[in-house]
Amino acid sequence: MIHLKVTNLQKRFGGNHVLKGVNFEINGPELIGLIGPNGAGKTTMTNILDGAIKPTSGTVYLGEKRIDQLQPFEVARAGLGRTFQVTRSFRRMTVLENLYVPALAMGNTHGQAELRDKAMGVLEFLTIDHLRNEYAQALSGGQQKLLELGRLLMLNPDVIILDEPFAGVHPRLMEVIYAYIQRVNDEGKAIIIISHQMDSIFSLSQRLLVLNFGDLIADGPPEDVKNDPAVIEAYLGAEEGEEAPA
Ligand SMILES: Nc1ncnc2c1ncn2[C@@H]1O[C@H](COP(=O)(O)OP(=O)(O)OP(=O)(O)O)[C@@H](O)[C@H]1O
Repeated sequence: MIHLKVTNLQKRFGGNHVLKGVNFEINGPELIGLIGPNGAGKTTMTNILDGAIKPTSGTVYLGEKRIDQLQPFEVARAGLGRTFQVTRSFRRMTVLENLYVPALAMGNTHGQAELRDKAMGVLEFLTIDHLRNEYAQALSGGQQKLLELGRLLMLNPDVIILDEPFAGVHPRLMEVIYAYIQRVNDEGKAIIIISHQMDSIFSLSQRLLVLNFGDLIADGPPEDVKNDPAVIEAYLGAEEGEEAPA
């Protein structure tokens, strides 16, 4: 049973108090949207959860294991994986090689043929199997996003954080990403989706977390959160151009 527990998470960058004591738990294969105006602290929290930066105080447990002091590869091994707002890939490796890297780095215990079969299955699901021998740098932005999602599937983490998975993605690829989210959720994984695209977030999420200036101001079903006065105020007070919950 998946259990992620975030307790009193705080982060300061000098005088900037970016996370002010965030608490939440994930129990089981929940599909969660994490929203909040620009600068609310969403990426900072994700960077702490995946081990890229350390919190000023507070703890994160994945099951029985404390993960907030671990390095990213150790967090990945513990079962939490993420994608990035700006896609990262090994640009001078082929698409197929890009999928092998995380599995090999994590100490792949399967044979080469099995690894290839798994990678090909992932690429077919993501509709980019015809690109398997292309260098990653030749892919479009949307295809690179799919490749990054594919690397996560190879690792099969229990908790997945997707940072802006829909940004700048062609509508056809959007459908693939929706199917991906549904698939990993059906397989019993928990997913946190960070997005400014409210339509997608509201249609996909079973639960919404709202961060505002480092405070978690709402945590509940989307319908309740949408009508929460604190959330409405946070978005009304946000910068012009910021999309508010519809
Ligand atoms: N490495 C850093 N050093 C100093 N300040 C930082 C650093 N990283 C983030 N911040 C500050 O932390 C605050 C929260 O930023 P963060 O990127 O976590 O917000 P966000 O909710 O992800 O925003 P967006 O929706 O625009 O991506 C901002 O004020 C930002 O300037």
